[in-house]
Parts: sequence; structure tokens; C-alpha cells
Amino acid sequence: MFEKSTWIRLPRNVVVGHGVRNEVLGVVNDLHLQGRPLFVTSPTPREVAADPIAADFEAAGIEPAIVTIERATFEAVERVIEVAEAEDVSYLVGIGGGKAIDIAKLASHHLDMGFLSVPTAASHDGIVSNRGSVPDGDSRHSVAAEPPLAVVADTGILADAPWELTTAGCADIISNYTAVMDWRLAQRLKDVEYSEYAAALSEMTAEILVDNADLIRPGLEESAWVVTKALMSSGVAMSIAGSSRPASGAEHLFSHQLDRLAPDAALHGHQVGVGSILTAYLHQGGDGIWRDIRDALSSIDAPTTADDLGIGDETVIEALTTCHEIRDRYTILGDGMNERAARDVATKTGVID
Ligand SMILES: NC(=O)C1=CN([C@@H]2O[C@H](COP(=O)(O)OP(=O)(O)OC[C@H]3O[C@@H](n4cnc5c(N)ncnc54)[C@H](OP(=O)(O)O)[C@@H]3O)[C@@H](O)[C@H]2O)C=CC1
Ligand SMILES: O=C(CO)COP(=O)(O)O
Ligand SMILES: [Zn+2]
Repeated sequence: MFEKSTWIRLPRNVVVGHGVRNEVLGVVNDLHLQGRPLFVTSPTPREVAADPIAADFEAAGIEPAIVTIERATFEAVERVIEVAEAEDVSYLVGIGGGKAIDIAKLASHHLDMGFLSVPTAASHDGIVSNRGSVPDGDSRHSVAAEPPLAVVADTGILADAPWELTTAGCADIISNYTAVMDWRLAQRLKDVEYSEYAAALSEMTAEILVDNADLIRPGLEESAWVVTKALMSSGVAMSIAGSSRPASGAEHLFSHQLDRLAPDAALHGHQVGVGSILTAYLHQGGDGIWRDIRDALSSIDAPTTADDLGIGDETVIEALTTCHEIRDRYTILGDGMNERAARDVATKTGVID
């Protein structure tokens, strides 16, 4: 008897375009959300978007509660939950980059409330996904969470954000190539659950982005449009898979370890991009696609070396040799690289001198 079942949860409304910041209230009405919202944001996105959106709500007679978080931590999730309970809110709106959206997503899951995703930077592919990514001591959890009921992505805001945030989003997408290689490897060696549809969507998203690399230029609002669509598509791949596997392999483990070894040195997307150069080489050797990944990153001004990331060569080696321990996710790193092998791949790919 065939007993397999799946439950894919996706946003009901996706609104993308110039000036759609003004549509958040309309989306709330369309979803029949009642009561008071809690806006979860971080310092810069608060100024850029959360305060103006709050003014729209106030003009309509709804006074949002607002909580501003500084870092993506489980303590921040708890704080948001406490504020939500104290302020008697009915739904959440995550307004910001990856940290604000992840925290809103996790808190809404805990509270069993809907949430809206309002990205202010095209910097990560968690905009739509049903996963939250939070560091916890020596490990980093990819936690099942509430997917957004709706996404409102204002390309005007995204295009005005610092250019490096957009190149970080591109690099997060380009890293899908190696994430899918790791996923297929884990399926072959460890029989992990695998979805061909999610893998194909994730790879195709990276391919479309690379094919449109010439449209991705600073100051062009069309760039924000191209990148945001790719970020959403990658998030949908994660939701179809019910895991971050289509978009997170060993290159993400490398980045998560850098977050511990060199906090705030570089953006998530930039770190995973450099990780992807390294792990593509590990998968396929010198003749494989590592050069294409490096050239694609370089063509959009994303970092390709330790220097570009602002970290030392030894930090790269430490991250490479230890990041397999971060979580129980089988990748090309297997049970860990030794130092000589790590130095070899990092030197041959030009990531370190
Ligand atoms: N759940 C998922 O599936 C995924 C989750 N992630 C997670 O997302 C996070 C990375 O996202 P990322 O967006 O890089 O991180 P942040 O949310 O930390 O944002 C990066 C920086 O951009 C700033 N910023 C955001 N919007 C604007 C704007 N419009 N103008 C100027 N500055 C702005 C933030 O300012 P400020 O410091 O003031 O807030 C911050 O300094 C990581 O925690 C990662 O693990 C990434 C991919 C997928
Ligand atoms: O960043 C992600 C996908 O781009 C997902 O992050 P995790 O590695 O925490 O699952
Ligand atoms: Zn990522």
C-alpha cells in the first residue's frame, strides 16, 4: 500500500514591485487578519520601513506593537513571544533582513499566529521559506517554522539598500549549486529524504540568476526584481522539501562556523558564496564548476576570497576543518577535513594565498 503523504505550506499572497510597501495593510485585509499586529524588526529596517508602515496602520486606526531585535538568537525569539503576549497581538509582521524575518517566523510558529514577511534587503532566501536558522552555542539549528501568509517585497526599498546586501542574496542563490550536490550525495550515501522537484527548482533558480547576471547592477531597480524572484523561488524549494537541504549544504556549514569564529565579519550570503567555491572544488576537483561559481560571484561584485570577506586565512582553515560538527547533516565534508586537505583546497581555489 502507498502510504506516503506530504504537506507543503506556501504563502497565499506574494506582492512584489515598486512602492508595494503601501500594500501591507491591503494584504492584511485580504487575508482577513483582525486585531493588532506586532512588527518584528531590526534597527535600520525599522527606520527604512517599519516606522512608515506603522504610520499607515495608525492612519487606519490600528496601532501596531513594535519590537526591535539586534541579533538572531533564541533569546530574541523569547522576547518577541513575551511582547506578543503582553500586548495582546493577533499576528506578526517581520520587517527587515534575514534576522528579523527568521525571528518573526519562529515566534509566530510558537504563538500559533500568522505572520507576514516584509523584506527590506534582497540578502537571503529565508524571505518565503518555512525554516528559521538560529545559532545555539556550538551548533546552528534549522528549525521548522511558520511560512509567511504573505510576502510584500518593495523593490524600491530593496534597490535603495546597500548594494552588498543584494550581492549577498545573489551569492546565497548561487550556493544552491553545491547545496544540491551535497543533498544528492547524502541521498546516495545515507539515504536521506530527497525531492527531485525541490532540487531541480533550486538548481534552476541559481541558473536563471547566473544567466541574468548582466541585469544585476547597482542602482538598477530591475536587479532587486530579478534577485527577489530568485530568493522566493529558492525559499519555495525549501518549503517543498520541508528542509533547508535544497539551499544549504557544506557551504552553509562553513558560513555558520565563520559566524562563530569571526562574528559580524561578513554577510551570510557572501560567506556561503566563498564556501560554495570551496565545496564545488571538493565535489568535482579542479576541472569542475568551482571556477564558474567564482566567476559568477565576481561578476556581481561578491567576495571570492578570505581577504574579500575580511577574515584571516587561518580562520578559513579552522572553519573548514571543524564545520562538519555544527549539525548532523551529511555533506562532502564527511566526518571532517584534515588541515592539509583544507589548506590545499583553499589555496588551489585562491580563497587563501
Ligand atoms: N530561514 C532561512 O531559510 C534562511 C535564513 N537566513 C538567515 O538570515 C540571516 C542573514 O540575513 P541578512 O539579511 O544577511 O542579515 P541581517 O538581517 O542581519 O541584515 C544584514 C544587515 O543589513 C541591514 N539592513 C537590512 N535592511 C536594510 C536596508 N533596507 N538598508 C540598510 N541596511 C539594511 C541590517 O541592519 P541592522 O543591523 O540595523 O538590522 C544588517 O546590518 C542569517 O541569520 C541567516 O542564517 C538566511 C537564508 C535562509
Ligand atoms: O541559509 C539558508 C538557506 O540559504 C538556510 O540556513 P540553514 O543552513 O540554517 O538551514
Ligand atoms: Zn543561506
